[in-house]
Amino acid sequence: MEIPSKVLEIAEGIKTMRIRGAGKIARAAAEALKIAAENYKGSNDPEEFRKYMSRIANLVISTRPTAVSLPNAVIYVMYNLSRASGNVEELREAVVNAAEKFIEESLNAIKKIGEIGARRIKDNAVVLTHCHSTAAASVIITAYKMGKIVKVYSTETRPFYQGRITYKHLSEHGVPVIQIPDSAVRYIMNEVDQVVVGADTIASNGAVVNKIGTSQVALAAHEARVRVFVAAETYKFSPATLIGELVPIEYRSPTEIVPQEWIDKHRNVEVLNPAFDVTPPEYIDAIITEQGVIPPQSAILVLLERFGWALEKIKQGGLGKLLFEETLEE
Ligand SMILES: O=P(O)(O)OC[C@H]1O[C@H](OP(=O)(O)O)[C@H](O)[C@@H]1O
Repeated sequence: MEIPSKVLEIAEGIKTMRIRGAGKIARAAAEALKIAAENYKGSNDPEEFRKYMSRIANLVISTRPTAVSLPNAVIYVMYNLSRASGNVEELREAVVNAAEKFIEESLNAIKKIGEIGARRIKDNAVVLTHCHSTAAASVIITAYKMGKIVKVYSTETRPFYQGRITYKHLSEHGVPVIQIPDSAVRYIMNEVDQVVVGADTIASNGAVVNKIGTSQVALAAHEARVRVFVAAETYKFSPATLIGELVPIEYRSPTEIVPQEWIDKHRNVEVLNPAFDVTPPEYIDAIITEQGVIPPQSAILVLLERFGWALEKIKQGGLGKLLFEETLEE
């Protein structure tokens, strides 16, 4: 059955990073499932509808590998579908309701993280952030509105320059932002009071996977005894890491670093573009979630609370695989 063009557009948007940011891609994924359900034009056979939705789920999940928020959003919606019974209309409604609930809760979580995180920002703080994270920005903007923040250093975040989005986002809220190259982080750290970054995925041991360069920021902060806060919704915790699975690190096109002509001219030079890195829990002071502030070592508790229901399935070989196996043969 044909996949609605709007769904393909969203999938393409995530792949090409027109839609980016772990939270945003999760909401876009939920939206894609909702649109797919609304535009289902198959028969009245509920099984056909379930298969169709599984196909869409697999397509959406395959767009980017690292941010667990993406499969977590899809699993949330598909789990609700798997528990629903009835005719196609009822199943469609289950998908639409679950997708809408995920999106709403996700947006509320960002707001809540802002309120909780802002309490941890010192008075007259100079804050440094890396990449563009809506969760981290929520903390910074809320703290700024409380009169706590003096200025924010925002890294460029090469090669994709998400720092420019941060610059725009924070400036629009009146926050004084200073853009620095990634390589200036250690030099500037002497002036910084607190680091606030986002997360794409948090593992069960509390390690944080975030935009490439985050671990260097954390290392420089650690050396300068500057506290590092990670702002992350609980759907950024990875249930698969509970059974020892590693978080796949996305490698993007070298052309994000150098132009194709340069590559053609320097055939003997390899250009690597890893998009994420892993910051060990020892370099993180606290993770700010919508449920509260936790030490990274307590990531396991968040996982058990949020995904406890899925533990048995995860142990059997991965939740995603079990939910979407209908389409694995395709
Ligand atoms: O969900 P929010 O907090 O907005 O962003 C979380 C993280 O997602 C982004 O990944 P990318 O730019 O999509 O590769 C960045 O690594 C950012 O820190």
